[in-house]
Amino acid sequence: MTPAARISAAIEVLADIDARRRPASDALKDWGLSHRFAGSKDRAAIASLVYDALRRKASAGWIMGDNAPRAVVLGMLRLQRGLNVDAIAALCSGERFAPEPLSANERERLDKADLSGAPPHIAGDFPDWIEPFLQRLLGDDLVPEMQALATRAPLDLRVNTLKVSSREEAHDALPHLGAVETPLSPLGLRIMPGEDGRGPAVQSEPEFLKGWLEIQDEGSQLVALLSGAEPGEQVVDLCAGGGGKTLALAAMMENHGQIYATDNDARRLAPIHERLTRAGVRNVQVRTPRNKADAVSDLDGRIDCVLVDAPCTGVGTWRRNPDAKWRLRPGSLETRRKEQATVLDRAARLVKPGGRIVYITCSILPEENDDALSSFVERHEGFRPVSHEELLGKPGLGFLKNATRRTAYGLQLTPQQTGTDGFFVAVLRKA
Ligand SMILES: C[S@@+](CC[C@H](N)C(=O)[O-])C[C@H]1O[C@@H](n2cnc3c(N)ncnc32)[C@H](O)[C@@H]1O
Repeated sequence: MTPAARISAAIEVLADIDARRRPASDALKDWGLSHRFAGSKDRAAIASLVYDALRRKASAGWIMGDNAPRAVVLGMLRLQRGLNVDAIAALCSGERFAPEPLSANERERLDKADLSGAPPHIAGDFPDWIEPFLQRLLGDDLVPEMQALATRAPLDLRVNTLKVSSREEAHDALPHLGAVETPLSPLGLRIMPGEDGRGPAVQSEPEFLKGWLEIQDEGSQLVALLSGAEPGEQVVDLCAGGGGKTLALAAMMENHGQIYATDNDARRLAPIHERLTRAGVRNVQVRTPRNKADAVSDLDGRIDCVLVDAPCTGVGTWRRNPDAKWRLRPGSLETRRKEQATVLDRAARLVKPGGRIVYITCSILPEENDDALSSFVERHEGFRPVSHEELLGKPGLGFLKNATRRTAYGLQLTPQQTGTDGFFVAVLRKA
């Protein structure tokens, strides 16, 4: 397919997403099935155009004075891809499979690409109802932070120290990937996406198949490190899902001690088995829930560290999942808050005296972070937040003190400040 034909296809997919209010991944899959002539490179390029358009949906619509899919794609080519009006006009030739030629109004608007006077939710590309929540955390940084959350995320890898002795060794074994060391996580390697938004097929690399590497955002690596998990501890990963944090903690514990990994959704937990094997993890017991029975009831009062990687709105991952921001509704925030209270209350019973809960979200909304914890400590008097100094006092993590935002209960990572997904972490110790 020509670049112009791919743009026409992206416009078609966005129209389908709008008309049928469906997830972008479903619309892209259907498009691929009904256009079998399109090869894998075409489909990846179209997906990248669609996701870039979703990243900049509000600002692209604003500069074009129109929120229709064509206008959003044209505006995105200008704002996100940096094409000038002549380059966009050359793509919109009106020839076979290419979009219709630009109108005089479109040319003029693309030429100006004027975002001055745009309100924060337009300049920062997020739903307007969420502004007061974001404002509470971000204040004057609201627009730059949200603009950073509207960019493409890099592909981050965590080097698995159970399989490879150092980050350098993994880096040197894969020179063709063009990876660089992540600036904050001592275990991270970073690959920037190509022009078309695609990255290399890391999962096919022999080193990946041997378990040397895991795909994990640098922010996720850092919050795992901030848990302070140590060899010999008894740990419960209460919301283990596919096991991203479980694997990171197992490596920190050097396979010594015990991690019990569970989740209330057995389907989400299923991939963990294969991942544990590949990563050479030997200290994890997977507790799959059966018939709604509590899978860790025998562990109450015995645990040093309960990891609560809580269900959340995922606002912090909008760089990777821009579709989600336009689908988020106030009701889902309320639902997530109730789930957070439920998992925190369950965690409290597991912790032994002197033990701790490590609370993590991939959200930047205080309602899911500090607010969830202040209600929790009201309900559970014996728990107190660990100070920022203690949290950052872990060997090798002191440099984070200038990179992260301090909140009343913990630390907030954000794309502009830490160059990571938005993550929150706090540790609550039981007296
Ligand atoms: C953020 S995801 C976990 C991601 C995972 N820890 C990782 O690093 O790959 C949150 C998980 O919480 C689980 N969850 C939601 N409510 C729960 C509950 N009451 N008890 C246990 N798990 C729950 C969800 O099924 C989901 O897998």
